[in-house]
Amino acid sequence: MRRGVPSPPPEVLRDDHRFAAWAADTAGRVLLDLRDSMPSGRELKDAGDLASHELLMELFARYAPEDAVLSEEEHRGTAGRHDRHTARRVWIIDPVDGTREYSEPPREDWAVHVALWQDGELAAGAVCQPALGRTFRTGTAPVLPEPTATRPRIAVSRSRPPAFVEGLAAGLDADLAPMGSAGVKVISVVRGITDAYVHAGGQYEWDSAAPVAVARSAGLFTSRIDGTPLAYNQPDVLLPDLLVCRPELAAPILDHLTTHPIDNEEKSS
Ligand SMILES: Nc1ncnc2c1ncn2[C@@H]1O[C@H](COP(=O)(O)O)[C@@H](OP(=O)(O)O)[C@H]1O
Ligand SMILES: [Mg+2]
Repeated sequence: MRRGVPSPPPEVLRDDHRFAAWAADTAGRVLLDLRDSMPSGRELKDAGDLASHELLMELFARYAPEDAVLSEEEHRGTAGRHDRHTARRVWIIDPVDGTREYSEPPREDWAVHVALWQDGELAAGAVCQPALGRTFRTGTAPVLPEPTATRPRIAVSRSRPPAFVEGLAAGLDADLAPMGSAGVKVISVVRGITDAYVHAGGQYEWDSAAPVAVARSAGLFTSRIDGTPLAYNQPDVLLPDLLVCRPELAAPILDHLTTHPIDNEEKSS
């Protein structure tokens, strides 16, 4: 264990929700320190991904040694200690979500995701937004604010919004709110900054697992864009589209998406 990595208090170790938040916070602090110590750009992006991944892997090896881990970074190379296909408990982590925005200080729209999948379902999750100094987690569910905007606001990717969202916004008389990071977009719905997040065209389980766990605990609607359930720890970790929205918007959004079929070229612009 590297020097300076704190140990969690015993009560955190006994609570998956709190442990998810503690791990995400701990990685978030390392990412903030690194961002203060390096010039922005590609090197920072790579250094951040690696530092956060390695720290999280150390934390899980030490404090959750019986569990498997599925990480964006792990997935690319080295083998995990446990086989996630047979494990009862799998931590699904994204060490930096919104890596592009992380490497562009002082942007705040990047996050650390830590989710726990257990016996077929998301059981806990935390999304830390280090630059905002806030962590959203299951266990003490965030309270969804009352809607304030007269027109619905739909969070979309800042760098690669799916082409069909323009038509969706027109159909719903909604505004688009571009920002980085899948986690930040889901949490923008949780915080009442937006009312929905719609994505298609490509993404992986780690991009949405923790945010979806938090969104569900706050009472938001979550599904694929055809209305089918989101499933995690699947053999193929590609999970290319999702919808997270206030419950009252689920029917109008899904109606629009099913009556305006999206072809593959339209999914990403
Ligand atoms: N078409 C696509 N294919 C694969 N991953 C995608 C994608 N569009 C978005 N993502 C991933 O989803 C996350 C949020 O993207 P965005 O900020 O554009 O909304 C990013 O995760 P990472 O930053 O962890 O790589 C990004 O890589
Ligand atoms: Mg990601």
